Amino acid sequence: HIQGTRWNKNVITYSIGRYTRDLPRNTVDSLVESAFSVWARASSLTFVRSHTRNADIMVEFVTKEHGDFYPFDGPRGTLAHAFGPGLGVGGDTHFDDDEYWTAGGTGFNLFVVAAHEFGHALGLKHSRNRESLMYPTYKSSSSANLLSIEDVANINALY
Ligand SMILES: COc1ccc(S(=O)(=O)[C@H](CC(=O)O)C(F)F)cc1
Ligand SMILES: [Zn+2]
Ligand SMILES: [Zn+2]
Repeated sequence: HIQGTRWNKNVITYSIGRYTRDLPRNTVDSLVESAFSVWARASSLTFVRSHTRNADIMVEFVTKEHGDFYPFDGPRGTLAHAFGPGLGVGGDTHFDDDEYWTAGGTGFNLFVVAAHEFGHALGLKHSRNRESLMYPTYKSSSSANLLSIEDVANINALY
């Protein structure tokens, strides 16, 4: 993905476009807000929701071919992807709506996946530490210990 290094501001806007039918909209709204607040609490960043399409980070649920060069692959496999910081598509975060998204229980935990993807949208790469949120593979880690010390160090090294 186009990897910018970092946003050149501390107040970053996001907007939610197409939703999933797996969860009520206000549940998606609050899980997305919580996933951003994970990074806000660990850094000097602030996230503000906008309702226009010219927000920094566009958050959408899409399937298969969806207008960028990274079509999704149906159930399982790739769960989501995010572009690194930058104008236009920069920061945009897409969730594969061929997955089953949950707030807990069976399916993929939207809060955990979103927190990981927003790490990429802020400019973070993967970590080799399996305790890290930015470890490359999904596990429905409890929200309590979501960010590792390494994640906090990395976001503060960048902003
Ligand atoms: C813990 O959060 C995630 C782990 C793994 C993924 S992923 O399996 O979709 C991954 C995409 C990514 O690392 O963002 C894969 F390369 F497609 C997404 C979120
Ligand atoms: Zn995409
Ligand atoms: Zn990742």
